[in-house]
Parts: sequence; structure tokens; C-alpha cells
Amino acid sequence: MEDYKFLFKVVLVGNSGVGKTCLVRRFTQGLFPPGQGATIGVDFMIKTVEIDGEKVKLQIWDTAGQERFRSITQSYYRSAHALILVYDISCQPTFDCLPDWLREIEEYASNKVLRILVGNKMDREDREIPIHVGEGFAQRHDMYFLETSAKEAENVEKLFMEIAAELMEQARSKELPRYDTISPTINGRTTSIGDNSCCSKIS
Ligand SMILES: Nc1nc2c(ncn2[C@@H]2O[C@H](COP(=O)(O)OP(=O)(O)OP(=O)(O)O)[C@@H](O)[C@H]2O)c(=O)[nH]1
Repeated sequence: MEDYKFLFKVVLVGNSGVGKTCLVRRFTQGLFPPGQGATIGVDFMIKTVEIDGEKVKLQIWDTAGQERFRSITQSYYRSAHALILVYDISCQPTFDCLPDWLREIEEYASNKVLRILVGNKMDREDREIPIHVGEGFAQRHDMYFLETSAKEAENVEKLFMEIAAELMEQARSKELPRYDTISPTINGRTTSIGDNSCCSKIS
């Protein structure tokens, strides 16, 4: 038996190119990968963290933002304990797509899922979405909110640690099952993203 007390599944969703993979790799590997290709289907990484002296294992599922993978990625929503919905603060269309993503989440995820809105790429100077606009959206939709930079390692650790702490708190208070099953994953990163990929619409 592995040495951890809690296991939580965290799923990242959002348009292609917003930086989901970079956020996961920053947190799990401490790096900002150069020449990142678009995710194919779903990628999966694990990190065990310690909170209040307890080991918490995070299973982090990085879904492809591209529309053509939507039916694969939707199937990963259901068993998520937390869903991180990511947009790019320098790309308005990725913010405009948020209502579409919320509809997907409502349709496919558990209604108890912890939902976090993340405005990534806060290091960029060509910002299109002011922070208060992101915050306002999150408030209206009952979500936690944070701006991050995977590139500069800003708020990335905080994002995942706060999720782990909140889920641990919930699990303790509701006495949820401590272990979850792991389902198979589809991996691969071969295609590259074009300049406009962050702006691909979902329908
Ligand atoms: N400036 C800046 N660029 C970033 C940041 N995070 C990611 N990027 C860049 O954004 C591009 C897309 O990053 P990915 O992590 O592959 O995006 P994704 O959301 O996983 O994309 P899909 O796999 O297609 O869904 C890459 O060129 C990254 O270098 C960030 O915090 N700041």
C-alpha cells in the first residue's frame, strides 16, 4: 500500500494554448517546458504533497483544449474532485469561451466538484482581461479565482496546494472515501499549436 492518506483527482480544462500543460509541469516537475506541443486526448501526472503532516496524492489530468478531443476529455470530468478552468489573460476569446466550458462542466462533472477559475500568463504585458473581470466572473459563478504564471512560477504552487487543502478539509468533514480508482489514460504530444490556437472556440 502506498504511503498517502488522501488521493484526489484534479482535472484541467480550457481552450487550447492557455497553458494547462505548462501549469501542470511547473507544479509537478518545477519547469517551464520549451516548445510545448498541444495535448492529445488526456495526459496524467502525479504529485504527492504534505498538508498538516498528512500525505495527499494529487492525480492531475491535463486535457486537450482542441475541439476534436472533446468527447475523450468529457469522460474525465465525472470523477474529478476539482476542476481547474483556465483562460489566458492575454487572449480575450479564451475568456469568452468560459460560459461554454461551464456548460460542459455542469453537464459532465459531479455537482459537488470544486471549481477554480484560473487566468494564466499573468506575466504577459499584453493583457486583455483585467483581473477584476476574471474575479467578477468567478464570483458570479461561485468559483475560486487565481491568476497564475506557469512561466514565472507565480501562484502555481499556491493553486494546487490550496486545492489539496480544501479537498482534504471537505473529505474530513464529509467523511468521503479516502481512495479513488484510477482509470486508464491516453497520452501523447505530437502536434504543435499555431499562433491562433489559444483562440479556438468550443461550441
Ligand atoms: N508568457 C507565458 N506563456 C505561457 C504560460 N503558460 C504557457 N505559456 C505558453 O503558452 C503556449 C501553450 O501552452 P500549453 O501548456 O501547451 O497550453 P495547453 O492549454 O496545454 O494547450 P492544449 O494542450 O492544446 O490544450 C506555450 O507556447 C507556452 O509556452 C505563461 O504562464 N506565460
